[in-house]
Amino acid sequence: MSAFAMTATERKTREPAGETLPDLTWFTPGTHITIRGLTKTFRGNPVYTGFDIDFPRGGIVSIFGPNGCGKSTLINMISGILPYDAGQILFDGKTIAETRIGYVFQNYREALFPWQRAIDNIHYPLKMMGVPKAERERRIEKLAAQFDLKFDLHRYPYEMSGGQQQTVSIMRALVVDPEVLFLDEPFSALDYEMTLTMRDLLQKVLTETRTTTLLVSHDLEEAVWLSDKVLLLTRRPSRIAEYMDIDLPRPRNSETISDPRFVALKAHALEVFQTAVRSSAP
Ligand SMILES: Nc1ncnc2c1ncn2[C@@H]1O[C@H](COP(=O)(O)OP(=O)(O)OP(=O)(O)O)[C@@H](O)[C@H]1O
Repeated sequence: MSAFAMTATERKTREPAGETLPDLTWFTPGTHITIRGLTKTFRGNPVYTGFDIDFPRGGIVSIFGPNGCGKSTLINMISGILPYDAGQILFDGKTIAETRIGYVFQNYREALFPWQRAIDNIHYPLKMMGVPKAERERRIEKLAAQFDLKFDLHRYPYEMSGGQQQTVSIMRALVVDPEVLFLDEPFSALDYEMTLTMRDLLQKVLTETRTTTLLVSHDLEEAVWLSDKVLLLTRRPSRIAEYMDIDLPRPRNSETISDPRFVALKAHALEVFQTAVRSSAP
């Protein structure tokens, strides 16, 4: 049983009698994001009905599930991009409007401003926040050192490779020092070699910054390799098939993939996924 997932019985013991959902008085220690009673319907088709979950502080959680189950919908509702019909989402008790976030889109080609050099793309959110130039430059220098950049940030996006552009997108999301970072399939448009490099980079930076991270993934190996927890969803209306703890040591590397513990976790996740897909098939 995962530390952050709760059974209905366990939940009942923590809920005050007579209280109606959403009830935010119960949550597991170390929680950053609390979601209760989340409900969303698209044109009469329910995607979430009374969905409850906690996301841990400073952890990387990957969201994995069947096509169209609502992975992007979930992070878009949490990040405030998409309104929801009912429920409550709180970040340390605060609303999204009171929370600093970063968001990395799948399509880096459309995410960066093409008329601005990479460095100006990264300055942009800080400028919007009114951060003075000297402080902006200090933050970007620090981030560039963390990323150990091997390319010139004074180039335009169209002069850069896909991996470099997505690195810039991730830097732009992190430069505001977000409380929560959202990534929607950030590597899916990159080739395999670049994906491996980006995974390494993301692991390094996120374990250093301890930023609470929610990542939508289409790749189970990537989800298990990168995460502290993997949220496996069913077909819609989406429920939690399993909320797995990935307690493999860090830093993870290319050898991790053949580590028997990694292999067993990935096999288990695949089994849960296949069962969830089969059992909820129309
Ligand atoms: N704006 C919208 N209007 C109507 N239906 C929508 C809208 N956005 C999403 N949907 C539907 O809601 C469901 C969940 O979509 P979502 O993109 O969240 O799924 P996903 O799990 O991220 O999908 P994929 O695996 O294809 O990336 C899908 O059936 C989708 O067609």
